[in-house]
Amino acid sequence: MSARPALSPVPGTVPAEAVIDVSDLWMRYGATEVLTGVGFSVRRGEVVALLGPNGVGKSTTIEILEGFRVRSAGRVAVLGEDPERGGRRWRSEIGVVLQSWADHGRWRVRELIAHLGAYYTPYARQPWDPDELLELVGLTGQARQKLRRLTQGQRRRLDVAIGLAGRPRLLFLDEPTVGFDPRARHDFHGMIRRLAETEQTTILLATHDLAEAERLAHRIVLLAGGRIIADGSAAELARRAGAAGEVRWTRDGRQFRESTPRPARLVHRLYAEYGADITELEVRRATLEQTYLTLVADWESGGVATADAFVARPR
Ligand SMILES: Nc1ncnc2c1ncn2[C@@H]1O[C@H](COP(=O)(O)OP(=O)(O)OP(=O)(O)O)[C@@H](O)[C@H]1O
Repeated sequence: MSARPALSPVPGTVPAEAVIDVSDLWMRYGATEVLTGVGFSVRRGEVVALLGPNGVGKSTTIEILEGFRVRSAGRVAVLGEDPERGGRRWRSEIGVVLQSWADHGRWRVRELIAHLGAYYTPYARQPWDPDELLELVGLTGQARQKLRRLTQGQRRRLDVAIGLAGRPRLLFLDEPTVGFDPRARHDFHGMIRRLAETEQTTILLATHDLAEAERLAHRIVLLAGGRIIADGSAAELARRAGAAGEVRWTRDGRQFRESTPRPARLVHRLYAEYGADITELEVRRATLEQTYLTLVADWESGGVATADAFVARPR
């Protein structure tokens, strides 16, 4: 079977001003090839979710973009620079949320934010006022609290505040809401949206939480078998993957439901057949979870190995 091309970005959504631009990225750990020709880009103000099965190389990709890891081959530009050569000014424009500061329990919230913010003062375009930053992440009420007294959700918001301390143009989030309760997750998502909308912060988010990706991301980039196999909005990928939506209806007091990749066609048929006998009708688009499972299964059945024949070997 021949390799299929990756589902590419929706026309018109391709970055005009690419904050991240990656092409033909390769990464090997010893004899293990993890990334074998990854390419994608991210535009200013976009929130992009990087998805893929465990161990596929999401963190590796993000760490290469952050300049924490040296790639084996390929071209990478982040804010116009190669991360391997990015200097202190370049670093000051990037926010990283990886580890938790939870172990530094004796610091007080505002004190820590003000302290870390000072590191960026020589570089930051317009440093955050600590109180303004705490308000943005919803920690105003905890400003004078010691870190060890924060809840898990509050600690993670503090991690984000720390990532934002230098008012970065680009923020990397690696699995930001693991272990959050629904309320903390909801609040966190609101904060990320505000950042993208009001600050035009570009955000690259690696997550396994598909509902989170669907809620937050303008675009989904799906990594499998060392390559990007899909890149587009959740709705666009669902349509192109032919992932099933669901139609529910009630007729003669009985409830029905049917999964179909073409809900409009089913609705048309139902009305043609039963007309006014249909009393309730609901159409649900395929969830990102269904789309993801369809794409990954489809890719696996297509044979990942064949894709390599279409990718230039690394230098
Ligand atoms: N320093 C390292 N040395 C050797 N192998 C590594 C190293 N770091 C990561 N790997 C391997 O590279 C592969 C990709 O790991 P990575 O952490 O990037 O994946 P991931 O998609 O983020 O995984 P997860 O979803 O489980 O967090 C894995 O097989 C991992 O074991």
